[in-house]
This record gives sequence, structure tokens and C-alpha cells, in this order.
Amino acid sequence: ALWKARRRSLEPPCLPCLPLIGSLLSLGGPHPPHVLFKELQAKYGATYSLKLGSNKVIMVNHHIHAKEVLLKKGKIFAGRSRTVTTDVLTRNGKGIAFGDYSATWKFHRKIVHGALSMFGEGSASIENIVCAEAQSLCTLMSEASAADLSLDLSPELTRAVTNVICALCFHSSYSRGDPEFEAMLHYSQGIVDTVAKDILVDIFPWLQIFPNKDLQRLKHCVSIRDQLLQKKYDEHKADYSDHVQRDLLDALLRAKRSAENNNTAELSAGPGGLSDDHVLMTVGDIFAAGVETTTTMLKWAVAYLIHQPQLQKQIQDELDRTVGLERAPQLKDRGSLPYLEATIREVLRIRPVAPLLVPHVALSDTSIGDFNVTKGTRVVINVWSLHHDPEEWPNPESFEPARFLNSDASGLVIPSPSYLPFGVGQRVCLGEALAKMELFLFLSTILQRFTLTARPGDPLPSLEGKFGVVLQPPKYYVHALLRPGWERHEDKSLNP
Ligand code: HEM
Repeated sequence: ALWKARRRSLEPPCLPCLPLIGSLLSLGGPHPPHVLFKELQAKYGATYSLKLGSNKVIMVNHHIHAKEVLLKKGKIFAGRSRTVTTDVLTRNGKGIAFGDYSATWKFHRKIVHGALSMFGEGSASIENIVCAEAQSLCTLMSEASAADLSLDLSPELTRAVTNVICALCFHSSYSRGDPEFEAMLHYSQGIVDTVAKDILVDIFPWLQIFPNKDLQRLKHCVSIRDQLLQKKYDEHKADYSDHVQRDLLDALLRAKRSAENNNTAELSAGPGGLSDDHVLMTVGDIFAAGVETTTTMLKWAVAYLIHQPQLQKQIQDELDRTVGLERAPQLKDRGSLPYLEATIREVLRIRPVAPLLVPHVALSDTSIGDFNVTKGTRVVINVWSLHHDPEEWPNPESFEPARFLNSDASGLVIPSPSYLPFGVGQRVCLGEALAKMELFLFLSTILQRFTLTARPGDPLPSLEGKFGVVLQPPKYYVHALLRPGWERHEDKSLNP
């Protein structure tokens, strides 16, 4: 009994010397936070804590504890903390990503999940939207290739991915240079930058990287965003019909109306239901969570492909065999392109875009393994540690898509439970299916046509991440070479 009592009162080892950690940790410094927190395991074990005034943070670096937090005790750890910026961004927590766990939040998440799966795998429309964006990106790359120019793909990928999200949320698509679209690109960047900084400061206050002018910038960007969202919302309300669902806004409007007309327990969202603010903030969330992440993963994938011409060749052989040159790749080809799928999985492993997920908060007193956890504690899952655990991933820093292939390379596997690029459980990424679809369609469409190389005379792209908003590859230029056999397809877009 004594032993049990002792066991129960175990506290995770606490980092003793914050000024030291604080000085090691600076965003521009040699150790991005996730790397430093991985290294500290050697001294403190895989689960340890940091205490900062009244805030306590537990850092989880091993998959067993990570799954206890996210799955086994997923509801207990489903909370989020509020910060100054998330309150500004989400009208005091009315979105999903930063909304605290509640009846309204659960209802809200369920509606959005349903609406997204409607557009998800198996359904044609979003696939067509993504394919069209991929084709238009390829046209641009062809023009550059014909003029022997190299491209910074970053803004082009951002534009393409933003257009997909615009189509999904309010069935509008924009051409280059459209003022509304340019405004959107601009404010989105401002929002993602400031919010991500503030989340880091919430967990690691000593970083002190969040000056007042960031808050000013955020407020400005949010007000521009809100005007645009309000305009779209008003338009949707004006021509809403119960019988047509054109996009996510329609789906949310319908859910809101049926909840209002129907007070059954199942549909009830708790006091207040879904307000107009909730609907607007959902769309804001999808933009904030869906653009930068997907774009960044595409940039990492291209950077790694440039490093591995052999891998490009393997994927292209696969494409030539299954898709050929006469049509564009489609989602249904996914099962017959294992090398490409394995490459996507490996990119998500080696450079997880959200290496610390979004911090979770314990909603009541609980435990992780033998360690006590008190209500209100923030829990950070270090996915970087999970994905670079040498026990689970031999040579973790080496980029080897074949890890995800079965022994005769004919099918896919997930070789370790230490793999959570989208999180798991109550707070799992809502856009996982959409993001995977985009990665597959963009990369297959590009590789069908082009071989990607560095700009002549340039070194290969750096594979070191810059930690800021998300884990970003430094800027690089791509020299895209049209593949043999493609000349005759020029000026003609392929239909899926
Ligand atoms: C490759 C691209 C993406 C990656 C790697 C990614 C990863 C993640 C991760 C790690 C989380 C946090 C999980 C947690 O807190 O435990 C998350 C949350 C979220 N993601 Fe994604 N994401 C991606 C794309 C998208 C897209 C395209 C959308 C839009 C539809 C999206 C919408 C969301 C939302 C709404 C949340 C908040 C969920 C919640 O708090 O309940 N994500 N994502």
C-alpha cells in the first residue's frame, strides 16, 4: 500500500534551470524547440515537465505516453488554452482548433467533420478542384521551363492551396491578381505568423518573441478577414436553399438551422447553439489550419525529391505504368502508386509540419503513466521525438520512403506506432483526408510532367527546417525539366 501511495504521487522530472533552457532556446538559435526538447530526454527521461510561474507544461516524447494522452485519455486531455491572440482570432474561442472542449465544441466539430467528409475521398468535386489547380500550376511551370527559368514555387503553391480552400468553403475560385484573393493571401500570412508565435509564447513565455506590434498586425489582419468572411456569409444566407449544398458554408448554415428547428438531444449544441460567430470562425480556422500546413509539406516534398533523382525516376516509372501520358493522375490511382504514397508518408515523418502539435490541456486531475497531472496542465506532444526515435526508425535523419513499403515494394505499411503527423483522437486534424488528397494529386501531376532539379549553379535545397510558424524549408528555386514525350501535350490541359 505504501508503495502504491508513493507511486501515485510521482511527479514528472522537472527541468531545473529555466534560464539555461531559455538561453538555449531562441527561435533563431541553433536549437529549434522540438529538437532541444528531444535532446533533453537523455537527461530527464521521455516525459518531463517545465514549470513557469503558475503554468505547468508536460513534454511527452515517447509514443506510448503520447497515445495515452491522445487516445486512452483523449477526452481528459482534449482542452485548449486561451491566449490573447486566439481570443482575438476566434472571438473568444468560437473556432475549432482553439475552442476549449465543451458540448458546443463537440457539436461544432462533428458538423464540420461531416461537411468535410462529404467533399473528401470518394467524392468527385473536391478532387476536380484540386486537379484543376494542379494543372494550372503545371502550366506555369511549363512556361518557366520553356523560357529556361527557375521558379520559387512557394507563392505558387500557396496560391493553389488557398484556391482549393476557397472552393471548399465558398465555392469561389480566383485567378492570379484578383484583388480579393491578394488581400486574402496577405492577411492569412499575417494571421498564421502571429498566432503561431503566440502559441509558442504561451508554452514557453521566456521566448519573449511576441511584441505589441504583432498584436496590432493580427488585429488588422483579422478585421480584413472578418469583413470578407461576413460578405461571403451574407451572400450565402441570401441565396441559401435546403436542397443544395454548394460548399462548407452551406453545410454549416444547414446544420445551424436544423439545430434551431429541432431541439432533440442529439442535435442540441448546448446553450446558445451555433452562433453566426461560430460559423464564421470555423471558416477562419480552416484557412488558418489548411493553407500553410499543406503548402509547407509540398515544399518539403519537392526539396527532398530534388535531392533524390533516383526516387523521382521510380515514381515516374510507376506513373508511366499506371497512368501513362494521356490522362492526368486521379485519386483512384493512389493504390497503384506505392512509391509516391511512401514518399508522402516519409516527408510527413521526417519533417512534421506541426512538430509540437497544438498544445493540449488537462480538463481534470489525471495521470500520464505513473506521473500525476493536475487539472489545467498544458501537455505538449513532441511528434518530432516520436518521428526521430532511433528505436522505431533506423537512421531517423535519413530520408527513406522504402520504410513504408512492404517487402516486395508492392504495398504500403506503417512500420511503427511512433507516427502521428496529424495527431490522433479527439483533436485529430480535421483536414487529414483533404491534405493527403492534395499532396497526392499535386505531386503526381507535377512528376508526371516534370523532373525537378535545383537551379543550375545552385546547391541542393537545404533540408534543415527553420522553426517559426510551422517547420519551414528555407527558400529555394526549382528548375523543372519537361519530361520526354510531353512536348506534344503542351498548351493542352489533361482531363482526368
Ligand atoms: C499536411 C497538412 C496538414 C498537417 C500535417 C496537419 C496537422 C495537424 C495537426 C498536427 C493538428 C493538431 C492535432 C492536435 O492538436 O493534437 C491539426 C489540427 C487541425 N487541422 Fe490540420 N494538418 C494539415 C492540414 C489541414 C487542412 C488542409 C485542414 C483544413 C481542412 C486542417 C484543419 C485542421 C483543424 C480544424 C485542426 C484543429 C482540430 C481540433 O483542434 O479539434 N488541417 N492538424
